Amino acid sequence: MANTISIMSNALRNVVSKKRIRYKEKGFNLDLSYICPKIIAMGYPAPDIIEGIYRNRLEDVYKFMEENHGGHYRIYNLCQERSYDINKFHGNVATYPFEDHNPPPIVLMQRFCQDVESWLNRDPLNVVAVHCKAGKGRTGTMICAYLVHSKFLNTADEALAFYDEKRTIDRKGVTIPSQRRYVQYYSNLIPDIHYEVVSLYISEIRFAEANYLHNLGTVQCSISDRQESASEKLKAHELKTWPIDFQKTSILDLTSSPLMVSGDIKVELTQKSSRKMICSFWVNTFFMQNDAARILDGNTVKFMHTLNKSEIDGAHKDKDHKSFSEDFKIY
Ligand SMILES: O=P(O)(O)O[C@@H]1[C@@H](OP(=O)(O)O)[C@H](OP(=O)(O)O)[C@H](O)[C@H](OP(=O)(O)O)[C@H]1OP(=O)(O)O
Repeated sequence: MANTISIMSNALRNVVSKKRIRYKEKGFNLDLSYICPKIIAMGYPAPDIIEGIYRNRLEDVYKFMEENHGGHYRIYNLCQERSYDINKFHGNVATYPFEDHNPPPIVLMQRFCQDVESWLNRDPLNVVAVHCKAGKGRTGTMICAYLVHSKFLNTADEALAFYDEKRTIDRKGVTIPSQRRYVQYYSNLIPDIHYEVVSLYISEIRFAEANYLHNLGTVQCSISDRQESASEKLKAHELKTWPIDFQKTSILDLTSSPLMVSGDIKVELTQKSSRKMICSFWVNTFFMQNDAARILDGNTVKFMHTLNKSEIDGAHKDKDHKSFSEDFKIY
């Protein structure tokens, strides 16, 4: 009977872990992959009995870590939405929480990379095991940042491709465009560039080739930055929302009252009636300055930042062009 339950549970775990590469050696069957000998990516070590039926059971992860890296491992929990008793891993658990399906703040990436570096430099036997919920998107974003931070790989593209291959059988590791963009951002800091919070004014957002949006009629466009709440949770903090009637215009014109933004910025389109998310993207003002085309307008320098459909969260999934035309762009 116990054997049957265990077989069923493993079957369920295989389904839930989708295309993620599982560790199936030495009697283990875990949603866990070695990205390189010192860096492990894994699914959430669930302390809860029910969740443990379809994800990694915390006690199995503990057994794996003790048997293979006893006294030499440090766990990194990136989940904002859940946690467990860190004493289950002798207290050697660091938390760098951020929201599911979103990129981390740049400063969190820096702190994470410095922490991993310091732990790995302490002893040649030391390893790190990084997880979020599925141990794919957020975990990959942070691991890729470390791969370029440590100069294990030279570029963000190399790191992302390397992670895709080591963590998944379909090479779809970090898929969310904003998460990939933030790995790129982080790699731009590697030649010892000092990151600082830069303030810019948004004076206009243009939505190009917006046939799909045109059919939706009035859509809400919001711009948010990031704030830590009292509970220390990171939250996209809405600065302002405007209705845009795409049957009349595809331009959000703020020239008469530009919006000042700083640091990590999220732009999101939602359907007015259902509040359903249409698409969104995160950018960081420090890097926008470098990526944007510069236009001199009198004595003011204006930046024009363009994003293609493949660089916009949500729109990137629409590969068969059902919703967004190929040229969907946000300027
Ligand atoms: O890409 P998918 O469809 O596997 O999405 C993953 C989610 O699967 P779901 O869509 O709920 O079936 C997955 O959710 P579940 O584990 O299936 O509950 C996570 O949200 C995962 O993000 P992360 O690795 O925890 O940062 C999600 O990964 P990212 O899309 O954030 O890379």
